[in-house]
Amino acid sequence: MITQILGYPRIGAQRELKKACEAYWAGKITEKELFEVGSEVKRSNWKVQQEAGIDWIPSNDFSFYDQVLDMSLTVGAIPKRYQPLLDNRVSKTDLYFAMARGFQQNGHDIIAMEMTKWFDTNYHYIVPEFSKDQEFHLFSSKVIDEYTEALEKGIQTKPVLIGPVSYLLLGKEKETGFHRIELISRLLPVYLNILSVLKNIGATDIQFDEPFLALDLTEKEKEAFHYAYKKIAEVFPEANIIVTSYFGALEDNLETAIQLPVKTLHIDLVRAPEQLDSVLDILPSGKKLSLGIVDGRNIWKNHFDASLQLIEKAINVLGEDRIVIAPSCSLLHVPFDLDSENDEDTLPVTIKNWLAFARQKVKEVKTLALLSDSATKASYLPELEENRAAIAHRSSSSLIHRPEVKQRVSDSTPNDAEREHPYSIRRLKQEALLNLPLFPTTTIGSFPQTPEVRKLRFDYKKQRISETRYHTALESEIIEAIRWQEAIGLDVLVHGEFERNDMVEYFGEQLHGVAFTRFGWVQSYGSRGVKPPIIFGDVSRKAAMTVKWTSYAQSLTDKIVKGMLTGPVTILQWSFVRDDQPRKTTTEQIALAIRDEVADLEKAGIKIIQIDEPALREGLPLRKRDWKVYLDWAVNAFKLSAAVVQDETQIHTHMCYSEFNEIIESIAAMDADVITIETSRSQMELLEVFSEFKYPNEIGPGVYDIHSPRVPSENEMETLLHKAVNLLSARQIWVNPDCGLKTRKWEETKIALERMVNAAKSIRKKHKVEA
Ligand SMILES: Nc1nc2c(c(=O)[nH]1)N[C@@H](CNc1ccc(C(=O)N[C@@H](CCC(=O)N[C@@H](CCC(=O)N[C@@H](CCC(=O)O)C(=O)O)C(=O)O)C(=O)O)cc1)CN2
Ligand code: MET
Ligand SMILES: [Zn+2]
Repeated sequence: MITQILGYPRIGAQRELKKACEAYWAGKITEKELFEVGSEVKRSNWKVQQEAGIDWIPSNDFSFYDQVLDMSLTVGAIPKRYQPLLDNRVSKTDLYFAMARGFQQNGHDIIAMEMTKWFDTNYHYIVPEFSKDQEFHLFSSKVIDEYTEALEKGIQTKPVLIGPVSYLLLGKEKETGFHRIELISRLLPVYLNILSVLKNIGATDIQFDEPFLALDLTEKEKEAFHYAYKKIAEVFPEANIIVTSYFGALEDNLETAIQLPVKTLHIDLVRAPEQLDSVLDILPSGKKLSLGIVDGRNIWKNHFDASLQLIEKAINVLGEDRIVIAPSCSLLHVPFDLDSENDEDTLPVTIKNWLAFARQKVKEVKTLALLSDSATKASYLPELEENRAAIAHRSSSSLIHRPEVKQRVSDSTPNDAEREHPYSIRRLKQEALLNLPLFPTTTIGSFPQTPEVRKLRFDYKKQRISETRYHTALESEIIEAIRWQEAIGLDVLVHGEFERNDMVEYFGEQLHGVAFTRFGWVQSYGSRGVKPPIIFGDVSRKAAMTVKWTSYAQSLTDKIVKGMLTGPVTILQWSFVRDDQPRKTTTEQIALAIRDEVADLEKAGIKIIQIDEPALREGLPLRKRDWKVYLDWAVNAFKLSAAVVQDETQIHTHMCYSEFNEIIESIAAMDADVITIETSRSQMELLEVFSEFKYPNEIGPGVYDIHSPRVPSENEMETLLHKAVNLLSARQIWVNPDCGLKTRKWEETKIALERMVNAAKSIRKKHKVEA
């Protein structure tokens, strides 16, 4: 039985790639040294897969920043604003990083390409930009080089490319008058060119990722699929072209997918096991089917018996030769290696025994293949027994269940999710209590995470400094932050989140039913990573999580300090979630834990509480018809976490990285008194929908983009505020950045926020009359 891996994590077991990239950007290492680190990561990944006995091992799944950006360079889709860099002959590497991160050097000021979420994951890709007269040509030979690199190490690999249709659909039109899918006939020659080179140098298996096959497609897009793969088959008819779909079912695209003239089709049987029957019914003879059966999006051990049943069903119809065993998608979304976790205090052995990371998943794929093969099955029965024991142990473990939590969820009533009075009444009470000016200024929560602050946390975790010393040091950070916010005249202050490693992990560490890791890093974007908590059981709060720091900050000032929490949907979405109960139930449990924290903050005298939900939009199901069900429970979970407060307490929420147009009704239904949102990159375009919808509550449209070190002028921010005033009423508007400032430096932050406060002051003057 054949086995394959669709993609392997590339950050390195000890995040070597992050360290190397950041050192290269800081000018501390050369390009050659950077490439050496890359080569070592690739070599070690290939070796893991080769040693496990995987047949189709991927190449070109490695990337220094992002695989979609790699494709843009491959096909020469380089936006015109980078032309000066080409003219100045900067290296391809520097051009590549400039496209990802912007380029402010040697008199250039070129902004980065946009970044957005990769489907419903917490991975962000660089959005390709297309113009109407877009031309493509083979610009970077990375895919060819990586294939050769592996071959030189004695490993025959399967080059991976983002398929031509998905590549276009991932991008964005930068002018009107065309749809990007119309570019297919111009794009395709580059793909064909690559194929003929790969053919000449001996590649036989080539993977094209087409995740859009699991999304709603128009007729035109379906036609593009037929057109592209017909041409591809013509150029290289002998090749084993593998088209992959993942993150959902093919459904109405099933016909399109199975008719493509390619040798192998990959389907996701983790998200959509029910599609196996319909695929088996109509798969044309001679085609192989790759069964995505090991979860590439979660970290639970595979349930071998359940998988073997599906595999057997497929064998009965197709025979062993036409079946490929695989993970559901690339392993990019799971951490490297569970074997690195050997600290009982972080991840207890009991729970570790329920898990599989990338390296373990590779082995699972191979073991499943061996167990489904009549020739080898008998020798692998001990592995099957071991798996059965682990699965049984998890499902019967007392660690998972907390009856009082289940009881509380089932006892909660719709009324618990409603504030005492509607916004129109709350608003008056809040105005009287808070006494804020028109256009109040605030920030989104975090202040720069300096190397010193990170080291402080690190030293404390390693028990190199005492708790007292750690707390005193954090207190002095808070004092400084409060004094500085007062000095520049911000209206609503924050404590700065210095105690938090991450907005989700920090809460995960303090909840029952959640485990965490030491090295479980997953790439979020570029060199940035997260260590998603592992929600394994019923969730509840152990003790107050944020009250100490928030109250301390409040005790230092007469201004209002805003409490800062992460919302239930975001905690769910950015964690590895248990698969033994509906996500809705898990979210309700988290919501009740956050509700307790909200209640405690209010009790401690905190008058404004922000509950961040940046992942609400990302949690949307990929198919539109499933949206409503999700939005109903997601919005309800947020409300359940918030609605415990009295009318006078102002609830804020914050969202970023999202298009809100299609979910404006749900945003309104969250009924937060104030929402702060990312808008500056779209020049307030986003507010139009709030305006059309006549959104009644208050809004803080971000007036500057925190993702770039660039500091906007006071004028720019004031102009954006004028746009906002034209769309909304002045009394609704707050003034704030797009998102938290943790990735910025203090020097940028200070100037930017001073200018922001000044912009608010000048717009206040102009609106005095109206007020
Ligand atoms: N979970 C999550 N998802 C999110 C976001 C987010 O904030 N959180 N924001 C959006 C964008 N995504 C982002 C993801 C990560 C980071 C980020 O800054 N990540 C940091 C790590 C943050 C962290 O957990 N830091 C820890 C651990 C730091 C660390 O590396 N420690 C070293 C030692 C450091 C030392 O010696 O000083 C080690 O453990 O080896 C801490 O500060 O405490 C990074 O990759 O550099 C930013 C945005 C969307 N998704
Ligand atoms: N309160 C958080 C912060 O300021 C919100 C971030 S949203 C990704 O960092
Ligand atoms: Zn944000």
